[in-house]
Amino acid sequence: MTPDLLCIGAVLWDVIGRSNAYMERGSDVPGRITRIPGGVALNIAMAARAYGMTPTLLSVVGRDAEGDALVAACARLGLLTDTLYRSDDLRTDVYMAVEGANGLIAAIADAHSLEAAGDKILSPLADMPDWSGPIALDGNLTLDLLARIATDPAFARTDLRVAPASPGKAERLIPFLSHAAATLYVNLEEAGLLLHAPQANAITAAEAMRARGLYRAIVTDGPRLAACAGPGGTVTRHPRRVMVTRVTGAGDTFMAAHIAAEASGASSDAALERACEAAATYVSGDTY
Ligand SMILES: Nc1ncnc2c1ncn2[C@@H]1O[C@H](COP(=O)(O)OP(=O)(O)O)[C@@H](O)[C@H]1O
Ligand SMILES: O=c1[nH]cc([C@@H]2O[C@H](COP(=O)(O)O)[C@@H](O)[C@H]2O)c(=O)[nH]1
Repeated sequence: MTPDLLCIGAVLWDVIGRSNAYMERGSDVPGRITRIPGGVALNIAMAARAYGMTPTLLSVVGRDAEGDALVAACARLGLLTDTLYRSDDLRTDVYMAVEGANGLIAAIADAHSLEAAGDKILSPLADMPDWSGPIALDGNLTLDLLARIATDPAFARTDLRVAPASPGKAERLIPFLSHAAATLYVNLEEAGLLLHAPQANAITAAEAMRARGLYRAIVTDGPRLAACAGPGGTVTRHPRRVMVTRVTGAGDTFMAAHIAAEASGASSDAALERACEAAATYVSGDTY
């Protein structure tokens, strides 16, 4: 199968412990522990697949049992995996989170293999020199590699879409702030971190990023107004009011739906609407 979207970044297992109890530091409570495919690049790929795209994954996965199981899970989900770098000596990355009745208590992302693999994960690009389609890039890569991508003319010829991996890694995307061809997807908190100034709302944040020279900035703000500032001006959308059952992954779902909408020819306005609608469905608990 031929891919229509390249997803570059973290492809790992999410190990999530969930309890219905109120939790605080030191809590030891009964609950459920699950293991599901995760990592921002894989989350975007899974959602994009659900919206009709054929994503291929560029990342590192170990040749350990966890890695074999992860690649098999990705293939079952309809994702292309032959562009993954399978490493003999790097173990498969993992993210671990604990969620109580009072929300996310804490999480640790161990993406050290991705960082150690460096630009080896990009080697499949050598076989696609004419790629000009969408690329979803996540901010789990090292600052050094992200900075190189941001100044690489080959990436500037693609439809590059970039998202931070977490607020803690948002500043790794500073090299993209003045990128003349990239679209950046951030939430309001991440916009503030990138701009080194708290932002009042999605419109001012998106326009401030565009004023730095960025081609297009898309800023979300949970249930509040989302904005897209691009060469044709700024469009905004109020997310539909929904009963929220989960928020983890809302931003990744939003981005995947937005890319899929534009790939099918939607206008800027219509793509923003489709992305908000998809994310609302997702946070209300329905799968994609
Ligand atoms: N409580 C909510 N009600 C409706 N839509 C929501 C809600 N939270 C998130 N969304 C949808 O998901 C999008 C991304 O959410 P946001 O929280 O800004 O991103 P992230 O998950 O990256 O922190 C929002 O623009 C909105 O469309
Ligand atoms: O430093 C990172 N944190 C978190 C993620 C991924 O992001 C998702 C959870 O993030 P959030 O709660 O922001 O949706 C998980 O799938 C996790 O694997 C990641 O790739 N890198």
